[in-house]
Amino acid sequence: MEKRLITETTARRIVRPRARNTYKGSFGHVLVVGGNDQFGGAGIMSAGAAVHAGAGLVTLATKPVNFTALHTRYPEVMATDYTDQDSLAPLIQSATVVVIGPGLGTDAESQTALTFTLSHLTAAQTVVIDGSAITLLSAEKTPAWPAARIVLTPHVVEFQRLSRLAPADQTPTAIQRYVDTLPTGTLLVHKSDRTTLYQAGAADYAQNTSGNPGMATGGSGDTLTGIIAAFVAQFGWRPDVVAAAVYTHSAVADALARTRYVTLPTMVIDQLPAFMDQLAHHD
Ligand SMILES: NC(=O)C1=CN([C@@H]2O[C@H](COP(=O)(O)OP(=O)(O)OC[C@H]3O[C@@H](n4cnc5c(N)ncnc54)[C@H](O)[C@@H]3O)[C@@H](O)[C@H]2O)[C@@H](O)CC1
Ligand SMILES: Nc1ncnc2c1ncn2[C@@H]1O[C@H](COP(=O)(O)OP(=O)(O)O)[C@@H](O)[C@H]1O
Ligand SMILES: [Mg+2]
Repeated sequence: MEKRLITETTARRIVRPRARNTYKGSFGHVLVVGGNDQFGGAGIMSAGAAVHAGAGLVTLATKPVNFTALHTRYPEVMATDYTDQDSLAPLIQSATVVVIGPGLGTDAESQTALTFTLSHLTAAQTVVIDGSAITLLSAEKTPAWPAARIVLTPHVVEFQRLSRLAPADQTPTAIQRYVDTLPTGTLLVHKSDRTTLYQAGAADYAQNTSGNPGMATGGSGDTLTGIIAAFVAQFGWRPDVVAAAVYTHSAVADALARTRYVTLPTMVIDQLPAFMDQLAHHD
């Protein structure tokens, strides 16, 4: 299989200066469904990353126990309860991009929220499926893939659950063979120390060139989902847009790692606006 590289040039082509005659509606609405009683931070980090990466509007559907923490940390984010289906349905309908899974958990309530959300999506929308949502879908004999455009973001062990491929067997050829069984056009971000990006039906794959071990902290992947969602919400559905998001997430961490031993997810979130300004305005 032919390998391409995801580089700063990839990101610079996507993150361009904003037009003057724009408003919040110009940059999409991201809905994050995640954060149960135990993993509230995952939903908060995903939603916070979406705001900092430029989504026009962001809502987090989470357990109410997380509302105060969310609004204290990121007051830009709106909140709803994912167990309240009457409130959730119109938010799914109006979302440009839905993220589902960060900190969602795998209990009955999480399963209900997942099934409800995926079944309400339509073809013009994008869904980023991560974390617990991947684990839940892996337990289904034939996962009910939604009608939307799909981005899957498994780490090595989540990908093992999904594909039944042991980590040592997760070669580019084997990963592509699995991805080709998914709905046409589906993107798969295979997360590791050198993250790779695949598309169902494609002849090549792309490898990220940014990232460092300082990112090995819980929440790094949750943060990536919000960045991918915000990029697709603003810049459109294209493999290169997702590639640019993957690059940006890790490149921000690389910049921080020059002076920091660990590059915490919340540090990466804080630096996103400055890094995107560099991409858009400074050669
Ligand atoms: N602050 C929070 O609220 C956090 C919530 N989280 C959520 O917790 C839920 C469970 O996710 P987890 O990923 O922790 O648990 P999983 O049960 O999905 O992960 C299983 C194992 O995979 C291993 N693994 C991950 N990447 C690997 C790699 N590249 N090579 C080898 N092994 C690897 C992990 O060490 C872990 O032991 C998800 O919904 C996730 O979003 C986590 O993101 C951690 C932070
Ligand atoms: N050693 C490393 N080098 C480069 N990137 C890393 C490293 N460790 C983790 N990452 C990145 O951090 C993220 C971890 O995602 P994930 O395991 O889903 O975390 P979480 O679920 O805790 O948020 C991925 O984007 C991965 O590529
Ligand atoms: Mg994860």
